[in-house]
Amino acid sequence: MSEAVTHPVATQPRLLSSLSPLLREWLPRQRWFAGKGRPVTGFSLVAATELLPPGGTLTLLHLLVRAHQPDVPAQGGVPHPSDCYQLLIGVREALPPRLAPALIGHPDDGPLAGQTVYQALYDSRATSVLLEAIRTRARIGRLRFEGDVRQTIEVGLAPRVVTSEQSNSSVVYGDTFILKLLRRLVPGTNPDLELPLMLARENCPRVPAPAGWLLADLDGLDDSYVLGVLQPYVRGATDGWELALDELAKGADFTTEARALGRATAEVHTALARALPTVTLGHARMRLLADGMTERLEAAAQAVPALRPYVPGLRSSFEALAGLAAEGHVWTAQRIHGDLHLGQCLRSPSGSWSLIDFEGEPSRPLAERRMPQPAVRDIAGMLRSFDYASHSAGPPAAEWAVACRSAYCCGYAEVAGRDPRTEPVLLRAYETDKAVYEVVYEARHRPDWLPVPMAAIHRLSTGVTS
Ligand SMILES: Nc1ncnc2c1ncn2[C@@H]1O[C@H](COP(=O)(O)OP(=O)(O)O)[C@@H](O)[C@H]1O
Ligand SMILES: O=P(O)(O)O[C@H]1O[C@H](CO)[C@@H](O[C@H]2O[C@H](CO)[C@@H](O)[C@H](O)[C@H]2O)[C@H](O)[C@H]1O
Repeated sequence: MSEAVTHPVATQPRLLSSLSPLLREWLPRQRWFAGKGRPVTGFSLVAATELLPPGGTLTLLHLLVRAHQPDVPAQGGVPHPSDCYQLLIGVREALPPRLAPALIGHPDDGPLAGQTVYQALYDSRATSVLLEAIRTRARIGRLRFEGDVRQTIEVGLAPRVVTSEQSNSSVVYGDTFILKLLRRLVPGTNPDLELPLMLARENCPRVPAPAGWLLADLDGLDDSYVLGVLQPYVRGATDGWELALDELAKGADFTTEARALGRATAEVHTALARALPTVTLGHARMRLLADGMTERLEAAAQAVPALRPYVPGLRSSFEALAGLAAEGHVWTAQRIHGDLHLGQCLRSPSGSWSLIDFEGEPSRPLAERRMPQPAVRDIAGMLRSFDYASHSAGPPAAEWAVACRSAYCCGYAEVAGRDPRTEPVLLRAYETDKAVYEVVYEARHRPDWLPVPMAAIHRLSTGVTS
């Protein structure tokens, strides 16, 4: 392993005062900013690392910045008095025209006064530094770059930033690797690295095996921050969402793919159940899960008034689950994907499916996301996704969704040996919980989409499961 390198900016005390006015404007506009709708009252610097030696035309700053906001819960969510974000900031005298869209601004004072500050993810010179650091297992200040010795990373792969909407930010290197930089950080083991590493150990071919990762070890914290994960890039892949919409638009059948997706999900679940502990959920634990669902429902109804008339009907799903538990029914819980939907499934040109993005629902606490849960939670996520697709390509194609949902469950049963529909109470509760989450998600991020989960809310509140 290389010696740690620390450049002087790590101790530059006025760096943040130079950047704060720009960040105050720029940060809330980013898709990945979690505290939308509340003003940013200030910033504090958690860590600053200069990734290139001083004196060149490019200053490359890796920053962990805490954004402070009033301590009120976001719609239906938990309070976030401050969140820590990962930023990759470039500083140059002037921006070359190709980098103009990446401009953040020009600081008026402080150590960066008069310079040009921009999003360095758009700058191939800057993003090459990250790949090279992983390739050489570098340590730069508090940043630790690591990798899987069995995967070779070629020198000089050309980077390009992914510009589609994401919860985090990604860079593709030579169509060979993709690096995801996590934006909102919490210290501790991140399932987006943990689970793909475990699945690679189990030789599960459904998930690209991490080739490298980067971590920050900060003073006073027992846990590192996981900052990013490098994976093999699935070349020419189409995600399940795009594929489903294309097929729907053509009036084509999607059940063969849905069945393959069911099989892929079951392969991943089976490997995770082998790799990590499973637990039995008896009365007390299931009661807690059902109570959690009810609490989320109530919080969601506070935040989204359209949900209120449906609360009694929806609550009955969770009560039915707790009722079964009280009668002595038990379930198995295991580590799962946690936010599975069609957009998290990639189909390679040869037709094989991969699952990506094991971060879980980013708004939930890390400890909760890492808890064993009934595998049906992922299944419910996919079932919701077929429903979403059927509403998004024009008039709702109800029969299309019903056929896909059925094919997906059949595919799952072929590999796992159990059909999720044999547990209708559990499935309905998890589908309801997911639809409630989606109502809050859409109200917050894409209000035009609210009718999609609301249609499911209507159906589920009357006890119709398909
Ligand atoms: N291994 C991969 N191969 C090809 N494309 C990928 C791969 N991983 C991610 N992607 C692409 O990058 C996008 C964002 O990845 P994802 O892990 O879902 O990030 P986020 O957490 O930001 O949503 C995906 O929708 C997919 O298009
Ligand atoms: O950003 P992530 O992919 O981690 O997930 C969040 O955003 C998703 C939307 O991009 C959201 O998914 C919902 O919309 C999808 C269609 O765009 C649909 O396929 C999913 O079934 C539906 O839940 C997801 O819930 C959210 O966590």
